Amino acid sequence: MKLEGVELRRVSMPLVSPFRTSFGTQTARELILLRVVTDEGEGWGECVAMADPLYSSEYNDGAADVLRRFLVPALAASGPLDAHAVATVLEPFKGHRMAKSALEMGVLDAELRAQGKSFGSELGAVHDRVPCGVSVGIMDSIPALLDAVGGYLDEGYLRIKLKIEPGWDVEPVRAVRETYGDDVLLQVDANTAYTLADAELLAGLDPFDLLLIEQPLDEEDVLGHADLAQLIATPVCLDESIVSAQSAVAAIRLGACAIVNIKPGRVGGYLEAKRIHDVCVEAGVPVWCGGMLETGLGRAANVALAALPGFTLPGDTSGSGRYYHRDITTPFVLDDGHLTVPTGPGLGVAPLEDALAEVTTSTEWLTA
Ligand SMILES: O=C(O)CCC(=O)N[C@@H](C(=O)O)c1ccccc1
Repeated sequence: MKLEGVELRRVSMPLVSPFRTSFGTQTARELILLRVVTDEGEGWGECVAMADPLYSSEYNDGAADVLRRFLVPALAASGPLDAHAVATVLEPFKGHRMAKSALEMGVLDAELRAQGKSFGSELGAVHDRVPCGVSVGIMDSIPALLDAVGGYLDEGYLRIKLKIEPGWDVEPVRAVRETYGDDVLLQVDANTAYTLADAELLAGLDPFDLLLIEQPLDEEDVLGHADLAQLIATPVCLDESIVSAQSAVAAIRLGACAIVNIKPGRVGGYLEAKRIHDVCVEAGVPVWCGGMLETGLGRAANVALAALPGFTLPGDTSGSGRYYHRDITTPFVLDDGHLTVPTGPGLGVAPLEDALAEVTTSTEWLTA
């Protein structure tokens, strides 16, 4: 397979409601899509970086620049395309895992479409549908939170994740537990908003039988998470800290996490995500699929990944309608709390031209 070029497309999709986390509030999702064009067909990649470097160090303009000046030229110069070799080709360029992930995803999609093979079968999916959780942002009031959670439970979501930050943690959790009962699968995500000095406060979450507390401390504070895990009963889950299979093995060995949130964009791609799944299964560590407000393209790939055997906890694989009035693909719609794993070649979905045109803010052709 020969690379002919890559279309770099910037899109901006309004969110159905503001999404507030400990690092800011989003009202639209701006992201980069890549259309990888080869002599045997094309594939789609999605870069999960945000407009600003607030979740991690990557951001859209930086990702566009590194793709334009370094990653696509290196791939073009590397000879025949092989999705399983993309990470090695791009290794000399440090970091930029979300940009690399998007490019590898596009090559993998093109390759699998040409082979008539689905993402799920390539990655090792063992389920044909996956249980879905939903991420609930920080709200203006407890009543507003309870309304939102009630709505998601009515939609059939099987797990609720509450964003927390100092000043919005124990009380919201208590209110959800008291209102919706002990059987609701409930977890919290701090996005690095706390420090080890908050251990006693975070232990205040222990009575609420949470599935996990996600990334309470700084991305680089792996030892702090190991210390915290000795001071609280709620299992610690890492997100931002896990950037590769190697870092997953280290964090697990240090006792820094009992559970891992796997986000393909954060770790450099779906192939590395599978490698992280495999080392976690080896270590007996449950994993679940995180989300970055992906369009239906990334959502299709995430649902396929979430169908691997080690993904034993519901992921942030919500329906398209959680974030978007109109997705750029046929929307993912919850069915009995589950999403069906696409079975078509490659991603199994493709952008709807009119929907894509509606949200496109620019396109740029990077010739090979
Ligand atoms: O369902 C989704 O796609 C979003 C799930 C979610 O909460 N993502 C969080 C996170 O920190 O995991 C996030 C949101 C926005 C940007 C980055 C990360």
